[in-house]
Amino acid sequence: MGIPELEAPRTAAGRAGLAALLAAPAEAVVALDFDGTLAPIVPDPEQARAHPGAVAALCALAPLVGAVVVVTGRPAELAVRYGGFAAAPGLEHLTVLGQYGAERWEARTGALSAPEPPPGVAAVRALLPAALERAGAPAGTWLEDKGRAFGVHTRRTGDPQAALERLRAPLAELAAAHGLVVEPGRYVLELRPPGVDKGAALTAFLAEPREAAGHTAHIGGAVLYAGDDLGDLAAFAAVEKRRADGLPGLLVCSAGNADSTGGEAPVRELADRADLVVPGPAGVVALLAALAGRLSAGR
Ligand SMILES: O=P(O)(O)OC[C@H]1O[C@H](O[C@H]2O[C@H](CO)[C@@H](O)[C@H](O)[C@H]2O)[C@H](O)[C@@H](O)[C@@H]1O
Repeated sequence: MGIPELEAPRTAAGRAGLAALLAAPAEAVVALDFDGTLAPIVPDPEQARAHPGAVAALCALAPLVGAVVVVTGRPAELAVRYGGFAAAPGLEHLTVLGQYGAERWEARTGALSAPEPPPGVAAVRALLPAALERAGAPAGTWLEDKGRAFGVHTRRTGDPQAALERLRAPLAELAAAHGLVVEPGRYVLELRPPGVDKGAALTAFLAEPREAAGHTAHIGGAVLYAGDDLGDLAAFAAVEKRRADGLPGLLVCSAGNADSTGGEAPVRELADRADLVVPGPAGVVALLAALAGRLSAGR
């Protein structure tokens, strides 16, 4: 079988990022969001699973690059489970940064670090059901308790966008009263502690010393980041900042789903800022596989 085609990024910065990744893969980091990027969007968040080709593509690529990291709004343990990332040959050095960087799982040790949530989380947990009722949350609204944050999902209501708008202000008020913030996502309002985002998580990860070719080094090579949602904008900004500092990067937008809920418009700002827009998780998997093919052919 031939090497899958690698689509050229539409921007000069993206082309430079891709070229740097291919030229010095051992210095590169591949960072990926989970839902909507590695896992197709589905109506029930508990049924989300990695695209059938995702683990194989990651297993092929991970040994060829400096590091692979999943940066997700999910609890890290859930992303590992839904992703099928544990004990996958090739993913022995995978890191999963969960809850926007508050949690961390390392494949190498199987260790999970998940610090205690701030006290406001318990207060919001107690008050959220009544607040949703008072706000007139429509049938189908689903509350996801992530331990240190909450997702209020409207995808399964009759009019998901209208439900989101109806709940936005009352939830912001409740969150603020207990030291949390509300961040919107794809038909979800997340109530979570402030001060964590995917940009800070990615930047901190990239600053960590890691073993490269027998010596300890910081990542000075290319960073590929792929995401699909508003929460990924902070990671895009982190890569853009590195680029402004002269370090190469490639921004990928996973746009839409090819399956069940299909046809959802991409998050405009993410698509506009991306160097490469690919058709959902299937497109991300094809990109990862193409990168792995190119890199292993060049060895
Ligand atoms: O950072 P991510 O890995 O993209 O996680 C963001 C949130 O994703 C999940 O919700 C989204 O995916 C669901 C399953 O496809 C979908 O039903 C929902 O509409 C989306 O918003 C997850 O439930 C959240 O906890 C994550 O923070």
